[in-house]
Amino acid sequence: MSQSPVVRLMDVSKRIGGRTIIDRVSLEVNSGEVFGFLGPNGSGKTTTIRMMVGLMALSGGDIQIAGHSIKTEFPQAITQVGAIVENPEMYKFLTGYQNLLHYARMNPGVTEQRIHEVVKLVGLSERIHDKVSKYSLGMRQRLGVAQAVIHRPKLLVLDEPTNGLDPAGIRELRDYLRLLAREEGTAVFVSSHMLSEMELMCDRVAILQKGQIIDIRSIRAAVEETTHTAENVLFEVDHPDAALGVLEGHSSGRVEDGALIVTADRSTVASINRRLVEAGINVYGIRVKSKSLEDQFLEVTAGDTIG
Ligand SMILES: Nc1ncnc2c1ncn2[C@@H]1O[C@H](COP(=O)(O)OP(=O)(O)OP(=O)(O)O)[C@@H](O)[C@H]1O
Repeated sequence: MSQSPVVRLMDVSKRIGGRTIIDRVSLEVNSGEVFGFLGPNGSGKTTTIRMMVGLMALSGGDIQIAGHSIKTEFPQAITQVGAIVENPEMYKFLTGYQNLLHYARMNPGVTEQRIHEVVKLVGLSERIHDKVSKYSLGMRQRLGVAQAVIHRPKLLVLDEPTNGLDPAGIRELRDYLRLLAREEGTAVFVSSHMLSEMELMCDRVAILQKGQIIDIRSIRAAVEETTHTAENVLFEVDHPDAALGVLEGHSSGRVEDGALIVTADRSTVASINRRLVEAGINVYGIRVKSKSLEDQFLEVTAGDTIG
């Protein structure tokens, strides 16, 4: 089934003070897709996003949202966008529900039923009547996303949504963004400078470097396929060196950036986990590292700051 993309960037450029910050960026995101925008700090992610959500004018090219040009049909284009670019504004002394109710009143056509729907989607039902001041960062973000999608935009844009979240928070974010994409057909556009997070969250990623797209590729299918063959698997543990010792003679591994990386297939992952736990090592997370994409990202961004 062919469908037209929800958002289409066509040769988008931005020049500031004679300097080209964004250089002919083209990409498309489809309905129901979680799309990652990956690049080191300063590569131009925020600038691109600011143009997508109408906070900054384009120097060249065009952006279409649901078929409407952001340059010539701004109102039609922008009503199809929900976004969290800076920290979402919330009344901390009100409950999550009261915040959404207040926001809904400013959006004609948003019913109380819709509020309940978005609260459920972001998994905030149990805490929605608590004051926002009692919320964790992850919960505030859920509320921000609920607010951003309350008017059923076709496109949701989030700038570095994983910043400040712990691994559990990142997993939850991934789960509800995927749910939103699946249930409502929203096209979700997420920026990050962390490849490992993008791998878990997205269907496709674009890699940005110095204002140019270097590569766009599918990842989710690749990651899911590789869980059945030997892959690099990352174990988040409290004592990686001790964990490596525990596995000696059983599996080959290494310690990288404070995590244990083991080459293992799906069934061995379970037994490695058991072995670590039995040895008194705390395991906080296990995930497949997609080697080729990681290598490629490091290669193309070599010399840049990666976060
Ligand atoms: N208003 C501006 N005037 C001049 N230069 C700017 C302006 N906004 C951004 N830049 C420059 O454009 C480049 C891209 O910045 P941008 O914030 O888009 O990158 P980023 O990928 O989002 O990085 P980060 O993750 O650090 O925010 C940087 O070199 C930045 O210094």
